[in-house]
Amino acid sequence: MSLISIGKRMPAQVVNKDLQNERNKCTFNQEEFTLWWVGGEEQLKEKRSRESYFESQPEFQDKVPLHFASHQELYEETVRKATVIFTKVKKLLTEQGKYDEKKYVHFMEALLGTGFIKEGNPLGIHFSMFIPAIVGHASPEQQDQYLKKALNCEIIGSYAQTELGHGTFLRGLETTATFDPQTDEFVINSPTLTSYKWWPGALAQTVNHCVVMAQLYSNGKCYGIHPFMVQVRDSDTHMPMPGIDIGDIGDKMGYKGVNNGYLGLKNVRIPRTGMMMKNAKLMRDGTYVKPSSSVLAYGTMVFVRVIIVRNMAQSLAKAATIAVRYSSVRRQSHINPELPEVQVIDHVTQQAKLFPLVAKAIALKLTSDNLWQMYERTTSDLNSGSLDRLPELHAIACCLKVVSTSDTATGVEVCRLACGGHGYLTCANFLNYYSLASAASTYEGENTVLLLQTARFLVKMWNQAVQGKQLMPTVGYLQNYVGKQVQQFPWSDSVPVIISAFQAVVANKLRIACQSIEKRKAKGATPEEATNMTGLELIQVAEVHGRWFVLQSAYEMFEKACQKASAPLVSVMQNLCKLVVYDEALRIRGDLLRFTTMTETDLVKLEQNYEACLQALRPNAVGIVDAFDYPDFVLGSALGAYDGNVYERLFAEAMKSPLNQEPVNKTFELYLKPLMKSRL
Ligand SMILES: CCC/C=C/C(=O)SCCNC(=O)CCNC(=O)[C@H](O)C(C)(C)COP(=O)([O-])OP(=O)([O-])OC[C@H]1O[C@@H](n2cnc3c(N)ncnc32)[C@H](O)[C@@H]1OP(=O)([O-])[O-]
Ligand SMILES: Cc1cc2nc3c(=O)[nH]c(=O)nc-3n(C[C@H](O)[C@H](O)[C@H](O)COP(=O)(O)OP(=O)(O)OC[C@H]3O[C@@H](n4cnc5c(N)ncnc54)[C@H](O)[C@@H]3O)c2cc1C
Repeated sequence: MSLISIGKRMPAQVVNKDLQNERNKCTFNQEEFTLWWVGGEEQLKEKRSRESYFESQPEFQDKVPLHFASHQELYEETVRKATVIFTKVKKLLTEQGKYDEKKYVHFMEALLGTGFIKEGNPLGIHFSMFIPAIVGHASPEQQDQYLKKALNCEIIGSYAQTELGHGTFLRGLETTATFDPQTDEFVINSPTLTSYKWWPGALAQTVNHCVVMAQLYSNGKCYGIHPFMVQVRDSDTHMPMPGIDIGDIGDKMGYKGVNNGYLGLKNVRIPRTGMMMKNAKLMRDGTYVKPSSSVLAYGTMVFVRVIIVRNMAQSLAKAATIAVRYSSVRRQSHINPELPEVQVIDHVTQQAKLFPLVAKAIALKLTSDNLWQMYERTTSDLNSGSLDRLPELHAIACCLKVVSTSDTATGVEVCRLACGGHGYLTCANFLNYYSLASAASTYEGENTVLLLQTARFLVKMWNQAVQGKQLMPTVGYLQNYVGKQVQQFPWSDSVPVIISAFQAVVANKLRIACQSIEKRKAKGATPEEATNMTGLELIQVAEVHGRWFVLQSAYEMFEKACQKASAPLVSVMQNLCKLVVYDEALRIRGDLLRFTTMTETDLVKLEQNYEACLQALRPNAVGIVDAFDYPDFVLGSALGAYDGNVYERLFAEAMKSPLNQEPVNKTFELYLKPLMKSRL
């Protein structure tokens, strides 16, 4: 099959000359890159036909951009769009007969992640958490009862865990589910204001069911938090069910379409079988049957953290696409006064802002593929009763969620700045990408808290390494560093050696952190106090471990891809890999100088190598972001469109402002004129 025949979109309008020149410079076959990026011919064909289909549907065209709508109008419009999407595609899910996680995730990413609804999808949580919670927590009989209905959207649900008073410390949740043996029911209550559920997506007005996390009480004993299926609204009238107090938590920085809500429960009765019983169980007489591990109740969060890493890579790639295209069209200032003003992408400082982000987006995508494979292996082990690798998956998913969300939020902001004043306009669409990444830094486990979870695992692994025990693969490298003294790692500027130097940094910092904990304990601190006092060291260790994993994954995946790629693409891939590694290394140069044999001369060489990568990437910058293959309606940006007609698009967007629909606004008569006429 010819590489350029897979439904490639062609721009309808004349392309900006500078952008066209950039495309003419591209040294590699973009379609070959795209096939690799999306995972193959089938995936690309399916993606393009899905996008063309949705792009052509009149139901998706906004007459007025939603950022001009009120809170209520925006909600109503996003629900309309969300239901159009899912009415058209729910057949796909139910026709497959049985739940297949791989296909499901693909579907979810395709429809939720591609930006069909820029402001956030009010049915997103139904697919990203409610259905995964049923799969992860419901017994086979309960899955028969709920899963098909949920896939078919006959019931629409949310995941209600966070409360007004607690989001992080789950053992502190206050909602209670008390077993009543007389009636074989649970009675669910929110005993205090702080126990009100607060934040769950789509909870306010959209859903009629919820997986509610509550403290399970039976025979006077508390067994900790467990998931319960609760119907919160009537299926026909959508009125709140008896005992349910439910509503909207108000406007937010972003995610405005997501309809986050609150929920109070007063003596709400559900059958005993409404407790999700795949893991823990409650018998008819109130006897509690423990799960094989108490952390299985946290399973849905691991799944979503893995998915977040995938979504962040895409968001960063989209933001970088917008900024790289705009930077090729925008001309500002002279480098040579004899020549015309340059494209801003020719300023080396602009290249240093954007090109590492392009490389980082790709590295995160490759990391997410690697993480997904780990997730699949661990889930398959769990299904056959082995929990051995769950702590490792939890630890790596936590720090990768942190690195991907924080780098994406920071990266989108860098892209916005790189677009100067116009980047600040809502129609540039950085606001949506930023607020999605920024929200993801908080939800699904606040980032600092998650780094501490990774650090907790690393400390445990270090202590095991000291005892000579076998370690799990992602931390196996610690074994090489066990010993009392800081070990200087032999530096060289080859990519694999630099990646190993990250291991040396983690191991040595971890050794020091563990020593700090021990010293603090020796001075009388409890283990928890000593850990809290060592918090700053611990989060640094966890973050570098996450960054090492990103680099290692990217390196291995690039190497694999290079074995099959054409020579021009190999050269592009090798440069991208070097760029992301050098960029990350320069960010931790202080640690490298401290824990490796790197000298001042080596550092200068690293900086020169980094600059050489920027220069090498320059002719292919537009080619690479084009090869990400995001159609204009998915990017949703006046600055990043394929044709590069930036100024025409900015003008057209301004014309949509409601304030431009009449020559004089009423505030003139009401306020301005009286002000001008008033005499003191
Ligand atoms: C579109 C998106 C919408 C958003 C939705 C949401 O936000 S929904 C709301 C999202 N909300 C959040 O994400 C809330 C964030 N908060 C949390 O996830 C937890 O409460 C916590 C992990 C912070 C602490 O919990 P704790 O005080 O119970 O824990 P502890 O520190 O005492 O550790 C006990 C043991 O458990 C282990 N372990 C812990 N988690 C997992 C796991 N998932 N898997 C496996 N293992 C796990 C841990 O390693 C430790 O093992 P060790 O060392 O003993 O062998
Ligand atoms: C857009 C959005 C969507 C959401 N969707 C949902 C949803 O669908 N369902 C749901 O149940 N929830 C949802 N949430 C809630 C979200 O999961 C929580 O807000 C999140 O887990 C953080 O908890 P918190 O708000 O209690 O923060 P807090 O824990 O109060 O954090 C406040 C500060 O305290 C620090 N801190 C807290 N504990 C520790 C500690 N142990 N060590 C060190 N520092 C600590 C944190 O680092 C942070 O700096 C959503 C939130 C947002 C913003």
